[in-house]
Amino acid sequence: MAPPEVSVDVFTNTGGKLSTTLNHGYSKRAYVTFLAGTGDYVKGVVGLAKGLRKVKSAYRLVVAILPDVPEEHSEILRSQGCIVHEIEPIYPPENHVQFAMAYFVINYSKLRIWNFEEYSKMVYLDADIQVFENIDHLFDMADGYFYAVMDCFCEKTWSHSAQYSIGYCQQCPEKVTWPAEMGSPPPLYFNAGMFVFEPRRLTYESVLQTLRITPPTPFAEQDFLNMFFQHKYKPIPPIYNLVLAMLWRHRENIELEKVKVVHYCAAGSKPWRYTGKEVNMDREDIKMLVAKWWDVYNDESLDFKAEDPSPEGETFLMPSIMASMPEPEISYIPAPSAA
Ligand SMILES: O=c1ccn([C@@H]2O[C@H](COP(=O)(O)OP(=O)(O)O[C@H]3O[C@H](CO)[C@H](O)[C@H](O)[C@H]3O)[C@@H](O)[C@H]2O)c(=O)[nH]1
Ligand SMILES: O[C@H]1[C@H](O)[C@@H](O)[C@H](O)[C@@H](O)[C@H]1O
Ligand SMILES: [Mn+2]
Repeated sequence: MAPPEVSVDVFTNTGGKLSTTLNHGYSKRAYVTFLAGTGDYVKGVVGLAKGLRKVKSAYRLVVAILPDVPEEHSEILRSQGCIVHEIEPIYPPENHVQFAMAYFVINYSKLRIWNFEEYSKMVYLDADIQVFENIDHLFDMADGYFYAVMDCFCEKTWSHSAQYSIGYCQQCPEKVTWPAEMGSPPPLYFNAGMFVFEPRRLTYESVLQTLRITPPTPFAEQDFLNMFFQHKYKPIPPIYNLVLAMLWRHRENIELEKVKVVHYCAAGSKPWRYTGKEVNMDREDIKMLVAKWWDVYNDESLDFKAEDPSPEGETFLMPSIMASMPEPEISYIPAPSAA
């Protein structure tokens, strides 16, 4: 399961990819997000693209879109300087699991990003994430690991779990200790809204093959990635993915003024749908973070302009050379629609 090391000879049959690597003298990097459906998550992606521009990130934002994203939305994203890359959906094996949120089933499709092997390293960010400070240095971390921020188990979305039922959270493991009769405590578990990874064909194939024999579980691809990368996982500090519930569950673990990346994942916190009515949503810190998201989203000076100095590698990222490796022949039993 180790992400295999791929040397430059992998590229030798594809002129475009080889020149990409050689021309830059170092391997290619990009941010990547995921967009599905006709709904309003496109606003999240626009906000994210503008946020990355505001912090002067040197790297582009690739958007992996499912075929159900309307062309107008893709157009908006391109006009915001994103590289739009259509992917095919991935369906998990059939199973009657109840997902923590019904729509989580679509997130298995996110696993296609391991096939974006024209990039040697990528930082994945959910569309409901905003970047308030430059995090380009994350690309410089040692290869061969999967980096992400540890999750919290205290919210109702976790009510299906043993952790939740005994009140155990890895954020404060000494508060309610893991009972000895339940065996060893569960391995560290990351939130999959933000992670640093290396796209590789062999990893991608292994991911798909493993998924074929892995029944779906409540947190969908997040649970799957936690299992698949269990031994490669390296936790990074919560400033790289502030899961909002941390503010009322583990305030002592958070230095809010140092937070660089905010993940609007708590129920009712998506800024573009925010009403302030849901539980915890009337907190001052939440109001402030939602307002900060809107400041970026509404800032016209952050709209992409063709004359903007292009982040690294732009000329090598034309769709014609974005062609990824052909999909391995694996057929899945489509899951029942969870929507
Ligand atoms: O209609 C939708 C729903 C989701 N998404 C995409 O899927 C991502 C994940 O959905 P949410 O952000 O709403 O989910 P959460 O952050 O609450 O969920 C968490 O658990 C999920 C389990 O599937 C994923 O792992 C996700 O990355 C992780 O942060 C979105 O950001 C967005 O990029 C869409 O494009 N359209
Ligand atoms: O990824 C999920 C999701 O983001 C939920 O909103 C949050 O409550 C969870 O802790 C998490 O695991
Ligand atoms: Mn999210």
